[in-house]
Amino acid sequence: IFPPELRFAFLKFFNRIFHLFSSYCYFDITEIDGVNTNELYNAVQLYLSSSVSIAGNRLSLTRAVNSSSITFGLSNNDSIVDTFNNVTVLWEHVVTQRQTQTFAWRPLPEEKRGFTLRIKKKDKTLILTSYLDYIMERANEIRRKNQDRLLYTNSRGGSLDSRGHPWESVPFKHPSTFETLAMDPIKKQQIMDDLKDFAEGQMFYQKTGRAWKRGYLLYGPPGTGKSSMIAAMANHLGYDIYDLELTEVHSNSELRKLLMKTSSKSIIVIEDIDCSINLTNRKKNSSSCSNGTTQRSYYDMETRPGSGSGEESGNGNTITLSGLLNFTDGLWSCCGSERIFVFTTNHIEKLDPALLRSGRMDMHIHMSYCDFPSLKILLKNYLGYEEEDVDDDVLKEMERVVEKAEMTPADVSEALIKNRRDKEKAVRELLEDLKSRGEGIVKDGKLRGHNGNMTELEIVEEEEKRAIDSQNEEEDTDEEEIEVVDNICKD
Ligand SMILES: Nc1ncnc2c1ncn2[C@@H]1O[C@H](COP(=O)(O)OP(=O)(O)OP(=O)(O)O)[C@@H](O)[C@H]1O
Ligand SMILES: [Mg+2]
Repeated sequence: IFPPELRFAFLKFFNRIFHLFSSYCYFDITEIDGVNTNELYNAVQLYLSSSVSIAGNRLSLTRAVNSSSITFGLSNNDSIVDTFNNVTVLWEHVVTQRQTQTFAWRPLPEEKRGFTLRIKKKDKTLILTSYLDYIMERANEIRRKNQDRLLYTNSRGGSLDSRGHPWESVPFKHPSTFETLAMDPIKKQQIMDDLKDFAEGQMFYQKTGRAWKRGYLLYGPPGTGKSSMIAAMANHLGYDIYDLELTEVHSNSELRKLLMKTSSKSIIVIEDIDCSINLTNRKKNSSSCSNGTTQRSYYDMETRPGSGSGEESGNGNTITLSGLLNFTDGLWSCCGSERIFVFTTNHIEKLDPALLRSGRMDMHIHMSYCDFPSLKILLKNYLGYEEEDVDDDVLKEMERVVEKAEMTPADVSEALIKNRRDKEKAVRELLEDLKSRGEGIVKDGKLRGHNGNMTELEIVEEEEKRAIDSQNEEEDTDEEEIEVVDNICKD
């Protein structure tokens, strides 16, 4: 009977009167704010999902694309009570039909969803901001726990996606964990403790005035588990991985942009650092050491072959060592927090001493050939064998030959996978393999430990020491720190 205008005005007036006398205030959090997705809506949904699962009668269940678990949610137009700092609030999930759109650049969903938060007026100033911050934090935590890690790559070569992001991501499902990683248990525990101290060390880093980040350099021959270690780290901490392909980065400023677009709680990985950035093509200050390796100076910045003068050219289309160093520990590296940098290399002796100096890569981890403790872990992983399941003599024989054989964990895994249906055969063949390789290497004269010369392992250690020594001559480094690095390497 009433014209719509009048009805609308009446409703508005009624609403105002109602709000005037009401002791509550209301906040609407809609799913889509203009054209952008409202992050707060997703956060509230996740946050409520943790408390709703126990409380609600009627729930909606969802499983997101990247997720490995199911989340509960409030059903349409349902509500739930929550308490925060002894203040009670009410959340309502409001779903209404959207009017049909005639034309839109981006079609909106048919339903209009939102949460309404009801707080007593007197409590509003007390909790609103801290409550919303708390929700965001909790939601991130839940997301990390529920969702599989993401693996980001910059393989697009500098181009941005529709949201201006230089990184592409895929769900990261690498099953490697510290448990499955075959390496010396003491060394493994050291690394796990170090990671734990890092992840829980916010106060420490703040107190000491250090940026909350840590660098690891993994070095060793191919197939010794460097990539597996990175995956284990990510799975252990629940961090995402940014796999930085340096060859796709064209300039230092692009590198900086990539860094700025990484999130906190992430591991930034540069694999095979000696291959992706040419650290050998030095012009200035390069001199040959007595052992034939080349000493390089920190100030000698040329990194790409054919980049001309050896300095970053004016248009900035080269990426230099200084750019890379800035990336890891310059001012820009602190534009987020809780970041781990991991570099891997097969040839630590090829790396620039500037990259190796202590404080830059906090921990140098040598991933070496399979030793006896690692072998036992692999037997357990692949055959389900505990120590007592293997014949004592066989075990002793394995212990005797395993280090001489210089088989990588990848080789051993391969040998075990091949015969995993017949476990005894697998062990037998592995032992034979180890023996023949051990003997073969001794015959080739590669392993000369017995006649007083160096073993392969010692050579690598020696090479690293030399690299650090040579850089010591250039920079006055803190000796105490070097010692720590050396101790870790010696393990
Ligand atoms: N320490 C290890 N523990 C368990 N498995 C291992 C280990 N090392 C290697 N492997 C097995 O070998 C395969 C190759 O290992 P991985 O890719 O981690 O080696 P890598 O050191 O990164 O080699 P590259 O230097 O060639 O990149 C893995 O899929 C894993 O199954
Ligand atoms: Mg690898």
